[in-house]
Amino acid sequence: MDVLRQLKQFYWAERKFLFASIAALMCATALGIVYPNLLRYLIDDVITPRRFDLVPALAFTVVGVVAFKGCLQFVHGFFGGRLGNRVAFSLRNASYDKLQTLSFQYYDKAKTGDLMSRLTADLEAIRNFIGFGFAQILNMVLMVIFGGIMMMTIHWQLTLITLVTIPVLIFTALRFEKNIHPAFREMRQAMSNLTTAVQENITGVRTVKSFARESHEVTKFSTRSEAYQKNQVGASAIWAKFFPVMELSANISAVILLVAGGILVINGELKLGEFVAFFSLIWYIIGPMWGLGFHINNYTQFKASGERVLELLNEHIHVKNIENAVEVTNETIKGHVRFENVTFSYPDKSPAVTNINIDAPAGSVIGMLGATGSGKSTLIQLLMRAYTVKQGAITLDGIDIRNLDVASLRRQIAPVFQETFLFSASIRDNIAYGVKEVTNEQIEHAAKLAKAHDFIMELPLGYDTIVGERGMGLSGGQKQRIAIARALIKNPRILVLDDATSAVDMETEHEIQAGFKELMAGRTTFVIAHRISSLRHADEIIVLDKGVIVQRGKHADLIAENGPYRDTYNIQYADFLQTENVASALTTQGQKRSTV
Ligand SMILES: Nc1ncnc2c1ncn2[C@@H]1O[C@H](COP(=O)(O)OP(=O)(O)OP(=O)(O)O)[C@@H](O)[C@H]1O
Repeated sequence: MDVLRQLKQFYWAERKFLFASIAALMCATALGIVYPNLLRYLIDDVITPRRFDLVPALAFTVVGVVAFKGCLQFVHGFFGGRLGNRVAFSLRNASYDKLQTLSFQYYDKAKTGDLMSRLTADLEAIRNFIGFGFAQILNMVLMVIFGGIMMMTIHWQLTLITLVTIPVLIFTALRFEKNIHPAFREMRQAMSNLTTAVQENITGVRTVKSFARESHEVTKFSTRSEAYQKNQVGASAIWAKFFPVMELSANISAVILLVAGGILVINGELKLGEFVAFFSLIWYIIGPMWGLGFHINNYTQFKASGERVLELLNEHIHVKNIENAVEVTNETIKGHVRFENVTFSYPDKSPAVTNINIDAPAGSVIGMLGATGSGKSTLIQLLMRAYTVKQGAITLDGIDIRNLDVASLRRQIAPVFQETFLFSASIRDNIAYGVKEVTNEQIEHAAKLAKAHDFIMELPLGYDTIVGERGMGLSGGQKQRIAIARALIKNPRILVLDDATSAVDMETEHEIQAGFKELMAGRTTFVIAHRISSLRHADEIIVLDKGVIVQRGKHADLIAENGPYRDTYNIQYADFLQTENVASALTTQGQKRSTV
């Protein structure tokens, strides 16, 4: 019931369909009760007194009732279908909206396959129940009430005797629901584990094949598949026990009726027509009871699925706008970024960065160097409000970014990450992703700056070439250049290059950096790189080690002092330095010789 209550906002908006569908079903059910009465009339008032002149009128009445009932059933199906689909539609959209607002912290743990199954199979179960299951349960209750009243009017003592097995039926049905609900919950979870395995396998197919781990993957899949199968078998076993008990109880009712009713007819206390009508009416009660299992099944599936969808909808959003959040735009912001005593830990971990102070005036270039895991990307994530800083503060033009509208802040930052994600769309659309209105000239200009134009033009359809999921068919460097073009076109105040040129060769890196110079002009830029060549022109280089700033300054100052920066420089330029030393030694020797 709690699930129904929590989902109310979705189906209540469609209540006109709900009521129309229920009203039509109620009328159809009420009309159904007319059949046994017509049967009684046929036997007691037409056949027994041999008044066959009444048969045509009776036949027309039957046809009319059947036709009208058919129309009502159509109305029920029509509106029920609309209701279910509309509710599923708005739930699907609400879930998708929620997925967009959930913060990175949620996605750190979320499983794609599990989310997919919530948005598909679970929503389908909800659609089924809201559209039809709910009305069917109501119908069942109505049938029992209408049928019971009708039977009581015919012979109340016979009614009570006949319905003696009803408590057994109800008890069995309730026990069934108690057992089948956990089974369904497990089944949904097992299904989601299965989809997660398939999704991860397809996404990571290159890794799987490169490590020749196909058989391991097959085993992993079959373990999960077996778990799903076990759940299904378990549920079938519960069903298998339930049906015979229900059938037995239902048929005992019929037997009691045949015996008791038969005796009453023989004794002349019940007319034959009444007895026949009674026998039809009893199925009005037993039939729905029989279906109780099916309806409970439907309901429990709905409940299990509803819980999973609601869990997603109620998920806490870690990063959200405060009240009266300040909206920033390209025009209102200059791009002065400051990190003030920032310390941050990921959930349940020791601090990833500690006491960070960085002052990046508008238009400056800040370089970041450090071993993997030293906290460089974390600083950028914090700046983009992927996570909220709890200790210390980050300010943009003097405003704490926690007071800014998150989307407007992110619009001012264009990131190029080490890993490039391309959508399965044309290259043009991929480059234009971050902006709403953009011309072809702007797209090409950005591509030229990112040194992507030439290779794009070599592709069969140029800018209209569709790049598949994860940008299949393009090399790592090409993908990265498209990502750079995508960042450039955003015309951001702040540019983040997180190992942005790691996938291109030195020569292309040099060319792209020439493009960056134009791009960086007037923008605050954070460059994370492992190559000194990418950092040497920065206004300030920050060297991080285990989340702490261990060195800072300009390139010339940093290579002049002992420390990790000079060590990295020496390693990267070892060959160059060696050649330079040999060359200068040779020159000195030559000079010496000539003086001699
Ligand atoms: N989403 C996350 N959840 C939990 N811990 C994380 C997460 N991202 C990073 N960390 C941890 O935070 C620390 C800093 O990681 P970060 O990614 O900032 O390092 P980095 O310097 O950018 O490394 P790299 O050069 O390899 O990209 C590491 O110990 C890492 O394990």
